[in-house]
Amino acid sequence: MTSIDEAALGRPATSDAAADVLRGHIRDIQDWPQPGVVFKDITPLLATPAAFGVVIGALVDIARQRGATTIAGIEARGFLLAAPVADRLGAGLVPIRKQGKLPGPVRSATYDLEYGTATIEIHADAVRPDERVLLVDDVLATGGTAAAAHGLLAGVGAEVVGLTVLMELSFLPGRERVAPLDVVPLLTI
Ligand SMILES: O=P(O)(O)OC[C@H]1O[C@H](OP(=O)(O)OP(=O)(O)O)[C@H](O)[C@@H]1O
Ligand SMILES: Nc1ncnc2[nH]cnc12
Repeated sequence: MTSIDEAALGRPATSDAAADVLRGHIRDIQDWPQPGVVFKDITPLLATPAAFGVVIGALVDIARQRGATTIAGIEARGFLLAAPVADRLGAGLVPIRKQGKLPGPVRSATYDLEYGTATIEIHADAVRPDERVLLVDDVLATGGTAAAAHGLLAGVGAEVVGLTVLMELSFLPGRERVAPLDVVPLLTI
């Protein structure tokens, strides 16, 4: 059921259904890919069409609420979410890829994440200034990935209207790291 506070914040009713769905379709893998990490595996969600549809619908609601005209997804798991959201919304999709995959002129950012270091890239001409871009990913953990992606989008002139994720790991400082970006998780752990 939607709480009064969530309604006041303008969160969609579907996000509660999505949170329930996520609780039932995310698998914890202990100590992967390294000791001490509890990996949040979304493959059970992807394998269950009805559940996946509820979650994509909730992300589309969030995109509509924020007036997003463009969806940006972060390779690789972010692509699995960003593409169906963009399709349902009728919005363009901007891929933010791991280093060395985009063919045109790129901007790059290197960052630390919960279990390593990575470099991501965006095409320098990926967005026009009038586009309102919603960043989509599966997990917000330390925030390194999202902060780097936000920086890349801002650097190519995008107006970034928020970050939506399936799961925010609230015991890690992701939200602080991406501030002042508006973070909308479907589920907070
Ligand atoms: O908040 P952070 O600590 O930065 O972690 C979150 C990121 O980690 C995962 O990506 P990963 O780099 O493992 O890549 P994948 O999507 O290719 O599995 C996840 O999909 C997020 O993008
Ligand atoms: N604990 C975790 N589970 C899944 N993806 C992640 N990305 C960063 N931390 C993660």
